[in-house]
Amino acid sequence: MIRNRAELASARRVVIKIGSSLLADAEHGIRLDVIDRLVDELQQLMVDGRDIVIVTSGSVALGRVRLDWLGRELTVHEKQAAAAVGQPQLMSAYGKAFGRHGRCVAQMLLTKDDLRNRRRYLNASNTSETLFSVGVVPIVNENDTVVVSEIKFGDNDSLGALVSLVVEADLLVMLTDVDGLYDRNPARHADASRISEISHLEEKHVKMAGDAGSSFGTGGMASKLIAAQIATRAGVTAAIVSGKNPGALTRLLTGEDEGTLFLCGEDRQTRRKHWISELLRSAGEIHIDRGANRAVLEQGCSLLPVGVVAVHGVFDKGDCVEIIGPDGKIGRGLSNYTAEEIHKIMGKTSDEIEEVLGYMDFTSLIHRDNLVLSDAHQPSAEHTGE
Ligand SMILES: Nc1ncnc2c1ncn2[C@@H]1O[C@H](COP(=O)(O)OP(=O)(O)O)[C@@H](O)[C@H]1O
Ligand SMILES: N[C@@H](CCC(=O)OP(=O)(O)O)C(=O)O
Repeated sequence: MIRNRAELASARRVVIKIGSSLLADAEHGIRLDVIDRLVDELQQLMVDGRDIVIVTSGSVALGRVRLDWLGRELTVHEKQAAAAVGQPQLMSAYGKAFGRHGRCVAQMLLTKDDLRNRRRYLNASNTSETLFSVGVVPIVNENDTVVVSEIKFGDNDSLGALVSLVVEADLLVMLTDVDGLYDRNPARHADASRISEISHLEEKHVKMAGDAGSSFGTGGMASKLIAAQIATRAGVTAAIVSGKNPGALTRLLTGEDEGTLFLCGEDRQTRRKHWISELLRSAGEIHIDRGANRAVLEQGCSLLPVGVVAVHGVFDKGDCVEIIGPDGKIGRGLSNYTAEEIHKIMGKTSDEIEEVLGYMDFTSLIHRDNLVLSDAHQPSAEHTGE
């Protein structure tokens, strides 16, 4: 885990997210000059022994320019069509740029649904490992042509954060058109000043973050802060750095005061818990009594059927459910039993489960390894057992 700027030099696996603001402009379309320059820098980082994954934006922006769909809001289908036009332009540009160094690139198009599915998540992870082992650069984007809002990552900053989990990166760098988070939007306030380091993301930082600066950016600083939070909670250090300043990325990795650095908290979640908290859709609710609430929150225990007072929804074994205590939601986790089974075994002790069901697959309803507490209830390190 990277704890300060000096330790950035030890980052072995880095996810580089490149924003549309850098890759497209209304006049020239794709910025081949920017791609060539960034690729030269990335090539050197790889020669120095690092694995690099690119998460690229720009497909919609480039498609808009190519189709002359500028200056107006696009419909969902127009955005999907624009992405289909822009994506091959991106891959061709990266392919040529890395080709100058004799290096091959690979395209990985993902949707949120892909990463929600544990098997597909692991497939994406194994594919990237295989690509690293042969020196190929995985280039990831959202599969925009097929996604609708409920299966969308939303923006590529969040996709970058999740990819850094999939590939078990040490560092996520978000390259954009500004050299970090400022205390106010620098596009509007000339006297805004850069925040160099954030060890705990707080509400005051969220208030600093405004919208996208260019007509092609989507999430602005707000989505970068959300991504930084996803990454750092899972033990991945994050940074926002300018992709416009030549050499800024390399300087970041040699410990210089570039951009904004987001340091990881001590209470890092396991990657599996991160998958549960960030990606899974909840299929129901399990309501628990005060005793179970205390056992889960204060002693880090698994949730047992004996503490359950109600169950809502229809779900299967292995589905993700919300855990609701007497004072509200305390977390979520993977259920070992179906909703139908829980109706029968709630309030029962472990000894009684087999009597009621005729079998007992698990003593716990949600094992502590599959249980993630909500932010407000994050446990102290000694309770996580990690
Ligand atoms: N507090 C802030 N500090 C820095 N930039 C900010 C801030 N608030 C808003 N922004 C805007 O965020 C923009 C970067 O986000 P965005 O346009 O979405 O970039 P990208 O396409 O690289 O993801 C900057 O150009 C800047 O105008
Ligand atoms: N998948 C989209 C990403 C859009 C997006 O998030 O853009 P940005 O805010 O520039 O990172 C595309 O390629 O256009």
